[in-house]
Amino acid sequence: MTGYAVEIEDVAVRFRTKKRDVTALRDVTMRVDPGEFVAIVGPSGCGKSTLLKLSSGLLAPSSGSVRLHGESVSGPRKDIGYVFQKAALLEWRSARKNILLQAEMRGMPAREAKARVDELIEMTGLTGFEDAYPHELSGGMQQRVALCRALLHRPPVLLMDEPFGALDALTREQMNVELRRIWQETKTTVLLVTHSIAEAVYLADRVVMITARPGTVAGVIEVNLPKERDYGKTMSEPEFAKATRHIRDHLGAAAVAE
Ligand SMILES: Nc1ncnc2c1ncn2[C@@H]1O[C@H](COP(=O)(O)OP(=O)(O)OP(=O)(O)O)[C@@H](O)[C@H]1O
Repeated sequence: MTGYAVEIEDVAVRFRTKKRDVTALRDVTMRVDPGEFVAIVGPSGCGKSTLLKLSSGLLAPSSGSVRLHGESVSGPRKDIGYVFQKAALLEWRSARKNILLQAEMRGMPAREAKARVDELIEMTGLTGFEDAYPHELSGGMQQRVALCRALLHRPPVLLMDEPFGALDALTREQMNVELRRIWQETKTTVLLVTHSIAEAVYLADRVVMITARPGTVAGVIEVNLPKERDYGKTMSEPEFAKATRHIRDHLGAAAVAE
């Protein structure tokens, strides 16, 4: 047993299709402490989503090992939450009922599920929109619903794959602030894949930089910003500028979009 929430050890992932063989990841070792917020940045196609799929057990490594809370990952895990770029809500179900889907799939007792949904709706600022249908919600609100659905079962690990990539810049900033607050409230471990260096540095304790394919860890930086991060103030902190410059220098300016 180890004390890590997520442990990826010397992992390689190769995809073999009829047309080509692709080495998506090689020699990847990464350890995440319980309750830590880790962002993963790197150029398109470097294997960021593949890293999340490995952590969730949706994909097995070609070599190496993946452990969650010290336990070897050998198939899809139920003790994780997953948020994608698209909220993927069911159009015919209200916000509340979309969140409850997670409870239905897990056979959670109705009373417990209802209490948890109420708590999450309040936590994510969706109060007043519980009964709205997806087409009545803004993109940011839809992602809040997706976040509630992912957090319903109190997963110790939350995997987020470009969750705010489709939002406009202002909504994205607002969601960054909300996510940091929610993370502090829930104390869950977060692995966030993002193309935005600013988002990675604002949100994370550590940022893992992945090189172009075959993806491997190019470096890891600790973000030495205070736990309480006012968005505007953080952006003008010398440490913020230093961290973003470091990542940009490491990955090459063209590699990651701001
Ligand atoms: N199921 C699959 N079959 C074949 N190749 C795959 C498969 N999944 C991913 N790949 C390949 O593995 C590489 C890494 O893909 P992945 O989606 O992890 O990259 P990414 O860094 O998340 O990309 P992006 O930032 O563009 O979303 C890519 O070259 C991709 O084409």
